Amino acid sequence: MLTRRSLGEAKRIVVKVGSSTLTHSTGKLNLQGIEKLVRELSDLANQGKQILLVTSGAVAAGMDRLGLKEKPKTIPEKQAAAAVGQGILMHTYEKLFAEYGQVVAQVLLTREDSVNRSRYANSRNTLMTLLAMGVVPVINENDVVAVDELKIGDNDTLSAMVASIVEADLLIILSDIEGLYTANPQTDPSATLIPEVADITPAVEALAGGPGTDKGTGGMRTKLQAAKIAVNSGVVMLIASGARGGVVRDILSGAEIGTIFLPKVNRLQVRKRWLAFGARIRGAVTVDDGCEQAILRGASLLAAGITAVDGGFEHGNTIRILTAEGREIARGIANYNAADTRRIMGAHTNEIADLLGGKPYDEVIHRDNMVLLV
Ligand SMILES: Nc1ncnc2c1ncn2[C@@H]1O[C@H](COP(=O)(O)OP(=O)(O)O)[C@@H](O)[C@H]1O
Ligand SMILES: N[C@@H](CCC(=O)OP(=O)(O)O)C(=O)O
Repeated sequence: MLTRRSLGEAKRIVVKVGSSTLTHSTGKLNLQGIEKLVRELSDLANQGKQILLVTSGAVAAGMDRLGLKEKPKTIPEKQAAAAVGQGILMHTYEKLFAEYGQVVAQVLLTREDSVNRSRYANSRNTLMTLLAMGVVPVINENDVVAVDELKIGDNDTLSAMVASIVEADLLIILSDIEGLYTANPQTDPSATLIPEVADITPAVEALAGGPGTDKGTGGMRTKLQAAKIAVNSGVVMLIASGARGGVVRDILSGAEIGTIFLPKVNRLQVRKRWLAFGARIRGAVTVDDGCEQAILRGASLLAAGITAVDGGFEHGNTIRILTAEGREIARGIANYNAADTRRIMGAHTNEIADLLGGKPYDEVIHRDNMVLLV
């Protein structure tokens, strides 16, 4: 697992930049700041890193273009501002990234894209394909269509969801502040920076206040929500100041800046989550009652308990495990293809070699590659 000193090894990095960093106090875009960030990210992409940028600022840019002095109060006004501003944002990024030889793609997401299984898989596939093509996805919430119940609501959370969807190594949240402080420094000048958070306890959460300006959306509260998603997805998260030149490069060189949140789970657990919600299902096996009980207790799936095989899956595909009544209790990665599973179903493990002329695996699905759905 990555530590502060080994952050340079991070290959897939999500960088989130907030409205407060992207705009001046006048409400206009901070073009120099944006250009510096784009240059830095482009350089990382040139080094072979996969970069995803989650950017706020649509509402702020739209407000400026529409001459609105105050943040819109109604949802349709906010959406109208975002619709105007998103185009401005994208135009700016597209132009700047192109100058540094990078191709960008606009990706607008809503809550549905992370909770609905097929949309989740779809967003993942699109993002992964873009990354494989060397494209920098420039991501924002789809503010224009997202009504309240479909809304993620803040880009801190969105960035953590994206980091989780693409299984990023690192999420960097750039804000107008150096990191998490012992209290909101805007109101408490004695507050000090917390360099590392190993556990997001209620006491840590109590330190976080709301946004410092009316431009920001969630302040530190949503950043801690994001940190929870990240650390539970095996992603290291760092909050740092976007105003600091070369901040991403410095973070990757292990410099002691910002607040780092260390992940709690390893890749294996993350993969299990993936199995549950991300993977494409290629087939199913039905198991007998004894096998069902064993699986529910956390055992691997053995050939002996299988009573039927459905589909034409290959070794390495994700398949469902069904009870005799057809209820799905788990899914996992098959060690044998469908034809071989049919040959060995009902057989004891020590009979597999005779039936197949070899026994590469004891289990049809190892418990490490299985996730229970009940
Ligand atoms: N404990 C805390 N430590 C640091 N900042 C805090 C804390 N509590 C509240 N804040 C506020 O959170 C702000 C950053 O969040 P926000 O305004 O939403 O910016 P962004 O646009 O980057 O998301 C800081 O400027 C600060 O005023
Ligand atoms: N999606 C919105 C930003 C939402 C948001 O979380 O803003 P911020 O707190 O500045 O990161 C926009 O583009 O205006």
